[in-house]
Amino acid sequence: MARDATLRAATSAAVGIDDVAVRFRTKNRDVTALRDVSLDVAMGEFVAIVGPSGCGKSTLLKLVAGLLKPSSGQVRLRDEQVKGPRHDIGYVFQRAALLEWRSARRNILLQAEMRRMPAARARERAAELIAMTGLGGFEDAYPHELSGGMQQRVALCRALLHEPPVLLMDEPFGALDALTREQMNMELNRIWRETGTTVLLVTHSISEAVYLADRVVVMSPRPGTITEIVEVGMGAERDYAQTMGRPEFRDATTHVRGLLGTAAAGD
Ligand SMILES: Nc1ncnc2c1ncn2[C@@H]1O[C@H](COP(=O)(O)OP(=O)(O)OP(=O)(O)O)[C@@H](O)[C@H]1O
Repeated sequence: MARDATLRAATSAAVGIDDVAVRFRTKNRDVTALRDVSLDVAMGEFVAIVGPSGCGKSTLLKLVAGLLKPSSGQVRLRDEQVKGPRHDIGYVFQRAALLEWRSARRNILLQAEMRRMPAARARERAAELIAMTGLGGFEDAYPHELSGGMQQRVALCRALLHEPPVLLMDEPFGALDALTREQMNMELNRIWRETGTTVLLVTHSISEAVYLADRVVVMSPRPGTITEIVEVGMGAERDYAQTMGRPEFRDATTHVRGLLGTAAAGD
C-alpha cells in the first residue's frame, strides 16, 4: 500500500485508547502507571511517545498489543476492542533479540513460523523486506556477524513480515551509536512511507520523535498522563539534514523540550 495524500487524510482509527488507567498491585506497593489516557491514532499515522522514565510509555504499547489489560477504560485496534494478544501488530524492542543459531533470513522467517504463514508468501515477503532495509548479501549471516544497526534491521523485517497494519516500536534505536541511529531514522521514515503502516514509537530522543512523527505525545511523570499532543506539521517525506534546519522542526523540538523540562529531556 503506497502512502499518499488519501491515506494521510484517512480518518478511521488504527488505534483507539479511551480513558485508560493501569494500576499494578505488587506485594509491597501499588503503582498507578497510567491515568486518564485517551488517544486516537489514524490509519497510516506516525505517532511518537516521549516522557520521563517510568511514566508508562512501554505500558501503553503493551496495552495496544494486548499483552496487558487496562484497569479501567478500553483499547481498540482497528475498531475492535483489544481483549488479548493481537496478531495484527508488529513489535520492535530496544534489543533485537535475535536467535544466535539462526541466520538473518531465518530469524525474519521466525515470524512466519509462529503465525503459520504460507511458506512461499513468507519467503517472498522476507526477500522484499531484506531489499527494502539494505540487508541484501547478509541474508545468511548469523547475528554475531552483524552490526547493531543490521541486527535492528533484521528485527524490523521480522516485525513487518506478516504485513501488520500497526507497528509498535519501544526505544528501537536506543542502543545504537548516533550515526547509525540517524541512518535508521531515515530508513524508518522511508519504510513507513512505502508500507503505509501505522507506527507508535516510544523514544527518549526528542529530535528522533519530531523527525519521524506526525504527532508527538508528551507524557507527564508517573502516574503517566498525556500533557500535550504536539502536531509536527511537516510532510511525510523528510530529508534528514533539510528537516533539521526547518523552522517547524526547531519549533516542535523546542516546544516538546519545554513541556518535558530539561531534567527529563533525552537530547
Ligand atoms: N508488571 C509490572 N508490575 C509492577 N509494576 C510495573 C510493571 N510494569 C511496569 N510497572 C511500573 O509501571 C511504571 C511504568 O513502567 P513503564 O515500563 O511503562 O515506563 P516507561 O515510561 O516505559 O519507562 P522507561 O522510559 O524507563 O522505559 C513504572 O513505575 C514501573 O515500575
